[in-house]
Amino acid sequence: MNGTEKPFVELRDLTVTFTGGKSPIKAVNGVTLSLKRGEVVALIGESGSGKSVTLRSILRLHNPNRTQIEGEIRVGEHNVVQLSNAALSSFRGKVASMIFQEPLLALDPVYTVGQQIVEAILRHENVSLEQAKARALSLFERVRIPSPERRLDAYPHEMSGGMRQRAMISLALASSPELLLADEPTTALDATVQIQILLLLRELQRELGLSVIFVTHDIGAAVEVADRIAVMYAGRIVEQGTSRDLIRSPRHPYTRALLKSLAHGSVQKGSRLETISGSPPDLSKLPPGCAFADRCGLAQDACRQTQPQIVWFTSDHGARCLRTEQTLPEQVAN
Ligand SMILES: Nc1ncnc2c1ncn2[C@@H]1O[C@H](COP(=O)(O)OP(=O)(O)OP(=O)(O)O)[C@@H](O)[C@H]1O
Repeated sequence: MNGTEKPFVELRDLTVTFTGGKSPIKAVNGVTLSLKRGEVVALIGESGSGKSVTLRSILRLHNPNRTQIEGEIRVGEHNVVQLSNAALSSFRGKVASMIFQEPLLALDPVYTVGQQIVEAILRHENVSLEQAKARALSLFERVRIPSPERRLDAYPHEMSGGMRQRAMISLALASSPELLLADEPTTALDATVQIQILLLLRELQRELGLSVIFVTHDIGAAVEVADRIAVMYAGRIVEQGTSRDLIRSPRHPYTRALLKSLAHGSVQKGSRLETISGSPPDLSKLPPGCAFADRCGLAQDACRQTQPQIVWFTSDHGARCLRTEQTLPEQVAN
């Protein structure tokens, strides 16, 4: 991360282990990531790489009886891992809130969207019912829901997918959070609606000065919306950097494989990650060395024995790989 400004969000050596099954699953394994206030970071990587688990852990959404969280999560002054339940419920919504791929999971089917937004405002702010209703209306206007007054009285199932997503964004913004977490916010939508929602998110982020971490399979969207990209593999961030550095000079063999697997090698909106030959390791039996070694054309014995430390190429572009001398930008094949 550039500069000396104190990070607004800091994940330090974050490890999330699910302990409810036969053997513990290390879904997130030593993630370190910082965001400045107002910065947008995209998490990308194949399915199962730990993107959603990382995001959810920032709101401590995992079942505490079956999940062990180690390391640090700091958002502003809040030490999230240590928050009491009471402090956590005010942290959620007031400091950080989340939008999901499927708004129907976040919205309650038995209340109108307006009631839910008003309720969220009243939970966090000391305002009258009338003031909360006025605020709900202005949120609907802000996310450009047509006929906002009428739509506040609609139930979630009465709205189209795109409108529902806008309503969920209003709900997430109801208590003016500083950090927005978005888990594949456009995946379930039609292509044209996806673009509208992405543009809306970017606009809201700029207007409100929000910090945003979003998970996506759409590299085009990541490049369009994010200042920085972090690539996850088997629960680790294997490469991070500005969107431009990541796309122009990927240094981790996994990032290079991901980008190569894109249709026609071009990065456009809608470019999705395709599969790379081989499969990721079993998260309950992680190898001692680099988890990508078995799928990597550059791997040597040392890669299988040692967990690579991060190598920084610039102040904010780094990769966890022992073989980065082999991936200098001029050697990246297109
Ligand atoms: N509650 C849970 N209990 C046990 N394992 C879990 C739980 N939640 C997630 N996992 C496992 O953790 C791993 C990482 O999951 P995660 O959802 O973070 O992946 P992801 O990178 O977001 O993938 P996708 O892109 O498919 O959403 C997966 O192997 C998943 O099966």
